[in-house]
Amino acid sequence: MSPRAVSIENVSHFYGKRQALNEVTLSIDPGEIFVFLGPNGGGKSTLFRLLSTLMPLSHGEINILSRSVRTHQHEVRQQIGVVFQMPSLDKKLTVLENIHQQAALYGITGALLKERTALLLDKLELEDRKKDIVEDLSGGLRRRVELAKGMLHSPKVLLLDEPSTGLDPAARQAMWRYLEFLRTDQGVTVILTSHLLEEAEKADRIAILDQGQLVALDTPDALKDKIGGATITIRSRQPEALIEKLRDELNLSATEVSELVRLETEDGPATIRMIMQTASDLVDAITLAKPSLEDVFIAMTGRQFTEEVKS
Ligand SMILES: Nc1ncnc2c1ncn2[C@@H]1O[C@H](COP(=O)(O)OP(=O)(O)OP(=O)(O)O)[C@@H](O)[C@H]1O
Repeated sequence: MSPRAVSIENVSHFYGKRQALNEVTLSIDPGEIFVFLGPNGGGKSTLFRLLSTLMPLSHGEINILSRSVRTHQHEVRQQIGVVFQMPSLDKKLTVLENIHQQAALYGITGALLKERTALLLDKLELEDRKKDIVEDLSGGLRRRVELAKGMLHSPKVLLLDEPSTGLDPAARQAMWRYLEFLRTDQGVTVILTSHLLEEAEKADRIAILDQGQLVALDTPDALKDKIGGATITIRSRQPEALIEKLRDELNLSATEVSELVRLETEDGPATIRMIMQTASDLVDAITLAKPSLEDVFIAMTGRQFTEEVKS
């Protein structure tokens, strides 16, 4: 069996008396795109800092490619690429100069530097911008330069903290294309934190962190399947009359949410047939949707994903 890319065992973290992580245990396989998803304050950044060896581990154990972040910090750093939330680029230098600065830190020179730089500029679609000063670049291009820096030493594990923050949809797509290339073509394990539900949908697996606890861990589809059932949403010009009719004639309990009539059901198609046979005069449009990751979060925590947590 190939070793885990990352194993996290019983990891807790305290800032003074405040507990930011509570006994988190999970492992990540080589070549996975893995997302730590959570609302603000969930503990994602704390775990990211521990994984990237930015902060010392005090409780539990973390191994990256079989090396402990506690005892083999230097070796771990050689194996990981890190893209932080805070920009790390020198804005007054060009794209190429920033990359060369990073190369000097890792002792990458000569033909190897040339070869790696050419591949990164090509894959990150930065070739025609390599002589531009970083401060003249858009947020999306800057993030790509950060990625080039993070991947320059060809790490086997790439860690990214909230990489989509501040990017427009096109820039996000470009970044995801590159992450998928790294996973598929280079076998890199890609681990990112995110508070965006739609981004987590793209992951191979998701760990949901809430108030420092690991509350769910699986593929996006498996997480949604565990909730089961489906949601029917109906647009109606007479929502109140429709809700009454569904209750009185079909014994269905529906509610009005944002001017739409919604109900949860175990068997979507059968329920839709019943509704259309009985109340089609009150239905303008009807849709059936599987549970979303938001529904998963609500089921696991009893709260909306966006709800503030008092700390
Ligand atoms: N340097 C710090 N000192 C004290 N408490 C902290 C510190 N950093 C984080 N915390 C607290 O630890 C908990 C987890 O925070 P963390 O930043 O890890 O969460 P997060 O999921 O990354 O949230 P966000 O998306 O808002 O960054 C929160 O209650 C937070 O207030």
